[in-house]
Amino acid sequence: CINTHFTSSVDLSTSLDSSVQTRIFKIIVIGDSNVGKTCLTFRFTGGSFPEKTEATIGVDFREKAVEIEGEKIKVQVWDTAGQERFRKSMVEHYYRNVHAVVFVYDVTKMASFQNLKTWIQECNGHRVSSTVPRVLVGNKCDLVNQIQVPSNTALKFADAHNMLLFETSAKDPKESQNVDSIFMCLACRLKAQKSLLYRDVEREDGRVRLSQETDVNKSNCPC
Ligand SMILES: Nc1nc2c(ncn2[C@@H]2O[C@H](COP(=O)(O)OP(=O)(O)OP(=O)(O)O)[C@@H](O)[C@H]2O)c(=O)[nH]1
Ligand SMILES: [Mg+2]
Repeated sequence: CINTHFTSSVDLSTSLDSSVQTRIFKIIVIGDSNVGKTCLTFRFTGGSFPEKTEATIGVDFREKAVEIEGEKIKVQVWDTAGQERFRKSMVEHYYRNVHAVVFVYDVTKMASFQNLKTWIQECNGHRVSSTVPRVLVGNKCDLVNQIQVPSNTALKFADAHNMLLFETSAKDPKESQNVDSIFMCLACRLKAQKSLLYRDVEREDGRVRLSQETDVNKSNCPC
């Protein structure tokens, strides 16, 4: 499990549904066009592989309600466009108040791995805090005979950028748990991190009382 301690607090006030007190975690999925961002997000939120996809224009929102240690959380996945012409007007919105970032490359396309540098630069250029967790996902592992990006190369890159690496396939049903664990792992990390702010929220005299910091190592992180 991840032993990192997250000590900084991030303002989640815009992400708390005040009527039902459900926290919303905004996770953006970034990477070249055609790497499978739409298929991965669909697999996580809808549980299946879409028969046919078209290039994403702007952004598609997908949500999934999950429960972590008894708390209901909404994971809001932002499936972004990889094609420059379909994303340029949206980029500011992608990164605004983002809670976690998933960088995706295609294991059968070296260029999509090499371009990760540019995607990371874009992310850094939008003042995304270093406390915002980031993970790396190599997709299309079902195409075993076409793999161009060796696992150890990807692992080195992930280590150098302080990211966890997941190699998986949105297409292969046997990998669906692995796809889920990408997002659940991030949700668990965020829950532990944001517990600084909204864990055990209690209303007292119309005011919200916040509990003390909890130990991230006590969470039931699945990864
Ligand atoms: N074999 C295989 N094909 C996949 C996998 N994931 C996606 N694909 C295929 O890759 C193509 C692109 O998938 P998308 O999910 O639309 O790609 P995208 O990253 O969302 O692309 P943009 O929206 O243009 O940024 C489609 O033809 C998918 O069927 C996978 O895990 N294995
Ligand atoms: Mg797409």
